[in-house]
Amino acid sequence: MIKFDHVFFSYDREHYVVEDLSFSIGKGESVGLIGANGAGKSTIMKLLLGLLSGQGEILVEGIPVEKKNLPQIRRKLGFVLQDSDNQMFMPTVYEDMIFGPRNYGLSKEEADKKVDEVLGRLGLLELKHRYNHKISGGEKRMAAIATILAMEPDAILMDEPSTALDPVNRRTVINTINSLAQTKLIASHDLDMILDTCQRVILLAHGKIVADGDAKTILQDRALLEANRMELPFCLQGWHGGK
Ligand SMILES: Nc1ncnc2c1ncn2[C@@H]1O[C@H](COP(=O)(O)OP(=O)(O)OP(=O)(O)O)[C@@H](O)[C@H]1O
Repeated sequence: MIKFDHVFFSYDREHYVVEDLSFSIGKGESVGLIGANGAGKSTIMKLLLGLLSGQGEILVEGIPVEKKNLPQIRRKLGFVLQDSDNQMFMPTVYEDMIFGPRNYGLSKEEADKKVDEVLGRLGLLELKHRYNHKISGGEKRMAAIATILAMEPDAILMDEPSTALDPVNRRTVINTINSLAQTKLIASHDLDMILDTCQRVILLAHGKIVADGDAKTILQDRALLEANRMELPFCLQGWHGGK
């Protein structure tokens, strides 16, 4: 579904933020992208969406991520941004949610049905006609996730989906992620959420892969995590806080 083949990227043309990166993600896989601040997680998401371009090849379902293919690529990939303010740009949640499905050819009735189905599934029907500038940060994040789900992409990229969510909404997001059949790539520092949602983890440092494999194995490796400015997930720490 997703392939990076010897990808290099630099913002300043002096040092690489992504360096000789190669990995593949199969259809239906759920992969956690973890690493310290600045490791390159968001940059990888942006390269995949064609918002940035570097050297090497990136493919989505065999289609190269390059300018002429971007409409096709972006139809396949739903991206939940780190900052929901940049994602919700219409006056109301409903208008944001209906925009994608209508744009992709659904009738108003079909799109309305899709919006109600997704909001109902997430327990968010109350937000439907609220103004985006009058809902809380966490509510906006939930609405942003709902907006992406309404578009039914083939793969979902999420950059810190659990940030700013209260425990109930965080659990709803985890359950929703787990209920989705789509391919998922989730960048996060919330290792408990990654453990709950991903079978595979890619650990990055300075734009390179340090570990790639079974999520439970990597997320239990305290020495590996600590060497990369992370801690064991809370659920594995015990009451001593992992000491
Ligand atoms: N627009 C930019 N211009 C220059 N450098 C940038 C830009 N955006 C990011 N960087 C740098 O690229 C590196 C990777 O950043 P990136 O945002 O991909 O990391 P990240 O792993 O997503 O970090 P975080 O966990 O803090 O969100 C960092 O060193 C960062 O300072």
